[in-house]
Amino acid sequence: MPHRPYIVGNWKMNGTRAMLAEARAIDRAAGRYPDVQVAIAPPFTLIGALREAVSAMGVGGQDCHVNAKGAHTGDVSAQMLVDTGADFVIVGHSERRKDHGEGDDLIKAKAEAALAAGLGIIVCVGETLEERDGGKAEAVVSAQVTASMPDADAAADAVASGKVAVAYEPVWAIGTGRVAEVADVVAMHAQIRQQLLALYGEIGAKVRILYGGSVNAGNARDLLAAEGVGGALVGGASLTAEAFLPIVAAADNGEA
Ligand SMILES: O=C(CO)COP(=O)(O)O
Repeated sequence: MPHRPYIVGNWKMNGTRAMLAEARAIDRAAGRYPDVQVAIAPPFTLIGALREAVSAMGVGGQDCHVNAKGAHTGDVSAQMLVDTGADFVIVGHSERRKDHGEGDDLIKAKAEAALAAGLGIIVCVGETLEERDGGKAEAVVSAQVTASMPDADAAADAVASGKVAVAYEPVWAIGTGRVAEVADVVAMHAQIRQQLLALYGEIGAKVRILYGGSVNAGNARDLLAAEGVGGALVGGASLTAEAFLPIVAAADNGEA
């Protein structure tokens, strides 16, 4: 793959200032892997502090509102993420789709709002176990990509400059220790790539497609070396430098 591999830690609702030491350790090591793009998406409360603490890696949000400001108690806008030092935002994570009832239309609006604010985006898609067992995984993910990726008009510049990523995260592989078969990941990434090319034209080749779901030091090498896998979105194994850095190292060797 021609892309620089992208390894992103999603800290979810984990982390207090005590975890800044882990972030610093990850950042120091990230500086030793210039061929790998490393980033962490901490909770909102830590974005500013992380930005101050690190230099080699990216810092992102885990969600944003579609509006720039206004009467939306508890929400955070893309402009606010930029203001506090974020470079990118994750939208459409399955935990937000489930816990907050977020649908594709809303996720697409968030993705477009984030791009308009100048952020990079990682748009998450993935099927449930029931959908996979029912033979519907490809159709479900295809529908999610079609409906939740930003329109070509809104996204062309960001796509061309490599600021748009998709994360394929099978819901049943998240936090379960159960990893998708490499062959299934390869097939789904190929399908997503075709859709991105149809949506954005040839610059669709610049969108990195990450795999997420129980990625760890033991399985990262195989996953990242797989055809079409442009990186990983890592949950549990991104919370310590000890667990996360072997994944970064695997990307360095994995030609992701
Ligand atoms: O949801 C994920 C990343 O966004 C994956 O989480 P785990 O790596 O903990 O399975």
